[in-house]
Amino acid sequence: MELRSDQIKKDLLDKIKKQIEEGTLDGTKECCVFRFGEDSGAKSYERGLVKTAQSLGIKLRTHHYDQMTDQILEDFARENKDDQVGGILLLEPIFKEVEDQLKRDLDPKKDLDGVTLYNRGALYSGLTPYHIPATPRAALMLCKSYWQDLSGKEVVVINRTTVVGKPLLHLLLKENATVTLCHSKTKNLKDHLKRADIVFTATGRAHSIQSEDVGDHALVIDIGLGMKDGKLVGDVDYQGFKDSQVVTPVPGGVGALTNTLLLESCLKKHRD
Ligand SMILES: Nc1nc2c(c(=O)[nH]1)N[C@@H](CN(C=O)c1ccc(C(=O)N[C@@H](CCC(=O)O)C(=O)O)cc1)CN2
Repeated sequence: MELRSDQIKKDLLDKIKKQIEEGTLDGTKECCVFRFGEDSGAKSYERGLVKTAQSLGIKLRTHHYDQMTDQILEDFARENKDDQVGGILLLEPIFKEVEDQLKRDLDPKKDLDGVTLYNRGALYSGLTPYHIPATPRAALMLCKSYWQDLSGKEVVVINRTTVVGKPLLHLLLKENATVTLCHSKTKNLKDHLKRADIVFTATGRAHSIQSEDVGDHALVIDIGLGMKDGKLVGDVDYQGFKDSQVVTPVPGGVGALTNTLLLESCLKKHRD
């Protein structure tokens, strides 16, 4: 069975519009996106943000750099202190020469993807961050639209990055799930997958997970983005999946919710 995010996204968009009207979200704030190089996942994220921002009437400022330049730090410093900017997204991958400085200098209140030490530290310590990374939040929201109660569920996450795997681990622990975090050096990945109730996968290896790799009643949340035959596809090869197995599509799954949640975060009002 395919678990799409269309209806959840529509409901979320309606909720955001209503909150802008009521003034609980600040619809005048602008969202600023920095993209470095030509990563296909980052480009897809930016395309999704452009479309969703348009439908919400939110202004998006996009900065793109095809190579390292001092202009990056200049643009960043300006946007970081501009009161009109509600938040900044630094799309991964970020040029190594500036990554540390950008993440260190970013105002935690504008840190839409929760990459600053303040926001990460708060999430990992069970405190309240200003922002939590949008991709794991979207993945969890889609998962909970199918399985509300995750308490005691066996969950496997394949990804250990700071924007997906690590924050997802903490969000799942808060839901009382039993979590196994897998990665490229994990031995016997298929044994872990077989016994999981829920799998979150974000390896970027196109169509690398097949029906027979997971249990007959597994829920598979596909966060992966890879290229196959010139097209962007997920980690899961949907062909051959059984009716009893639930899989989220790419596109039309986690990504569509990710960009909407990120824009919602940008309009948040923060107390000083
Ligand atoms: N700072 C970050 N950078 C990047 C992240 C991230 O989570 N934080 N992730 C990847 C890309 N990514 C998620 O893993 C992602 C890709 C696409 C979308 C999206 O909005 N998809 C839409 C639009 C599709 C299209 O038109 O191509 C959809 O699926 O409907 C969101 C997140 C890279 N960098």
